[in-house]
Amino acid sequence: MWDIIGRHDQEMVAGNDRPGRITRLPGGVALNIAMTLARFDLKPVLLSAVGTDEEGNELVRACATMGMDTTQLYRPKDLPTDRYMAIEGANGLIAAIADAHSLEAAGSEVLTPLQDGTLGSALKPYSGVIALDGNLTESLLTQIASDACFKDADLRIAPASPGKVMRLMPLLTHPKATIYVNLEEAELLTQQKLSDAKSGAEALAQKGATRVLVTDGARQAAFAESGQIWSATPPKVPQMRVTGAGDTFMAAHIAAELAGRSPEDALTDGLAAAAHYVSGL
Ligand SMILES: Nc1ncnc2c1ncn2[C@@H]1O[C@H](COP(=O)(O)OP(=O)(O)O)[C@@H](O)[C@H]1O
Ligand SMILES: O=c1[nH]cc([C@@H]2O[C@H](COP(=O)(O)O)[C@@H](O)[C@H]2O)c(=O)[nH]1
Repeated sequence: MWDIIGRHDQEMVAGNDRPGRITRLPGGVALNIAMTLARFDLKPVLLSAVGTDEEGNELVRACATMGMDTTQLYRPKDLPTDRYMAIEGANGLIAAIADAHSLEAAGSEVLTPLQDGTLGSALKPYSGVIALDGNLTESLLTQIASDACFKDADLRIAPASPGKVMRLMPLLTHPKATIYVNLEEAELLTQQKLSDAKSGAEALAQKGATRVLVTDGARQAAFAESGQIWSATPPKVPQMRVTGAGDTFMAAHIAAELAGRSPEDALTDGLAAAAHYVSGL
């Protein structure tokens, strides 16, 4: 999807009408992750629905230019390319709307390359990393949880937004899943008030999550796996942009783990990359 972001450099509240900059850039959680992975010299294969409209063609060209494999995208003829629109002030995100209706309408079509033998199949399941986001419908995520085509994959899962976090429930206890959430999303998933990321990671592990990472903006983040817990605080930076920080963290953490970094080093690498992103440098 395209992200359309309006930014004003002072504090804002709902109802304000202010001068600022409006930019359009490739977005959506899965694509944000893919863009960061590409910056780490990986070549992600994109699986999604992109319209055949001009906006869709431009998006596909932009992704190919960034070094991503766009050949497996599902291009429905009758659906528009999805969009996300956000307003940011100096005090962070004011409000946003995600219109992912085309992806929702495409349903399981986007997964075909993992089922028809192109990337994998039930007999020869794909065994690499798959980054999934909560823009997929709950029924599709439920299908993935029990689909033989996904049983060997290293599943990395993010909610897309607090409003979509409950869609992850079918995959929460999947033995091959790593869940990436912020503190607010951890509270929604565990249905409890959490004081910090560490208690969030512990609470999610208690609920049966195999591997879980909880971030909390500028505050300490935590990683829980097999009864162990690691925590670290991101470097202090000026907050110049917020949209996409969690996705940058997730991608940098995946890249660090793929490079064989230890749990504490991968956590620190992810936090540093996300803080750098937030600083706008
Ligand atoms: N103000 C900040 N200062 C430094 N790092 C930040 C700041 N905000 C976010 N980050 C970095 O981005 C990561 C994810 O941010 P967070 O706000 O928890 O996620 P999300 O974008 O999903 O809401 C943090 O763990 C941290 O590394
Ligand atoms: O329902 C959704 N909300 C938000 C996003 C994406 O998440 C990013 C913003 O998230 P955050 O504010 O957590 O950084 C944007 O790139 C936007 O496209 C998405 O894919 N789906």
